[in-house]
Amino acid sequence: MMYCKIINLNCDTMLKTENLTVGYKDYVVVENVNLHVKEREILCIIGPNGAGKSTLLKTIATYLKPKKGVVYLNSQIIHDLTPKKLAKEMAVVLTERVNPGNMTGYDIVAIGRHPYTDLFGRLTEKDNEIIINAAKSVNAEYLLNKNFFEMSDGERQKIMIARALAQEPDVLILDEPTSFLDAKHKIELTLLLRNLATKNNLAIVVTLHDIELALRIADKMALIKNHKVIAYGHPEDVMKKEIVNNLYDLDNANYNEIIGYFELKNNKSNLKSGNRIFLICGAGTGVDVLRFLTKNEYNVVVGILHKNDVDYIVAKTMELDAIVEEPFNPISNEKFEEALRELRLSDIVIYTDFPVGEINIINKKLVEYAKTHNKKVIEYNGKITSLKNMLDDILD
Ligand SMILES: Nc1ncnc2c1ncn2[C@@H]1O[C@H](COP(=O)(O)OP(=O)(O)OP(=O)(O)O)[C@@H](O)[C@H]1O
Repeated sequence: MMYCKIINLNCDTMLKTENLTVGYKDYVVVENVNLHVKEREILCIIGPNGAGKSTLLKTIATYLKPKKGVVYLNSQIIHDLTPKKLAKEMAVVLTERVNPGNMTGYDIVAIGRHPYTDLFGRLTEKDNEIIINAAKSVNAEYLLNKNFFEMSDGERQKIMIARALAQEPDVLILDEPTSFLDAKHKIELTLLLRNLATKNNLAIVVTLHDIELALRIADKMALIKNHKVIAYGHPEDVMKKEIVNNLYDLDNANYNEIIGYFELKNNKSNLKSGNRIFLICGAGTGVDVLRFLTKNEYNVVVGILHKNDVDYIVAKTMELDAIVEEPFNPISNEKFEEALRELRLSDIVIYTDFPVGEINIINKKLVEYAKTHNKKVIEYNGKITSLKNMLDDILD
């Protein structure tokens, strides 16, 4: 406690960087980094390839010396700690594929006990218990007797994390732990990290490329670009459209903070055909169609949607033309007239099986108008394959 006061740290803070500059020889990769992580918190570091995420993690993990600044671990200057003391407080899982030879899952997890064993590396009954518990906590007990080289990438990753947990650290550092994993195992592993932070009181620093998953588990995000942390804080505060678009220099897509992911932009300069398609939808029934039409560069206008409708949120992110009404307001005559004008200019009308209520019933009139005014009308039946076939028939 006294020590915390002397160096002016919040004692909850397990890991802190202060004006940290990282890099190689004369090359500054990221400068002036000020981050802090408390117990039960996950800090996700994201950024484009080559931004310096791994360099930053490797410096925090003491594999590299800082060019400037300090990293504190439990209030101690991390680069001054002995390897043994460091290994008891912080564990690191890097991306590199490891080749440990003829070792079982148990042998690998047992390496995590080295900072605690005697000169001969003998494992006690307590060490054995900790090894098994570490494997259990990542659902990898079944891998303890299996050879490491016979495991899948996901299983190896679990064993490497179990090895880190066997160190009984306060802080866990992981560099791209999901990089070799399929969708299911990515989700499983990120949820596991969330559980480890919450239930094992760990402070976790992790780099992830998958921002959708990062958003779901992070307490804090640090966004790195152009040698700097360009945004840092609660994910909900920092993951805004302009910031994320800028982070990845997006040209053909937009980030949407409500969806927590990207949508392709409707590329008007590269249309598949000049035929204009009017899409009538609502309550999320149009999302698949919007994605299909945008991906295939059709000329689309959508309506009449309420501003709080997920169909509108997606259409807006795609920068599509849309006829829009205020949330919960019945669609006005003015908007109906606007939609009719657009509909007259369209060659094809697609409508989905959207739910109808007082505020959007007028959209049914649009469908009727299209049917009785010589438009090619497609009722979307929930199958993109049939929609595609019908469009191909019309446009051929
Ligand atoms: N050992 C090294 N010596 C010199 N420069 C390096 C070294 N390792 C990485 N770099 C450079 O440092 C910069 C940051 O690399 P780093 O691997 O930290 O980025 P990253 O954000 O983790 O990238 P990625 O998302 O592609 O893994 C890059 O320009 C890279 O070429």
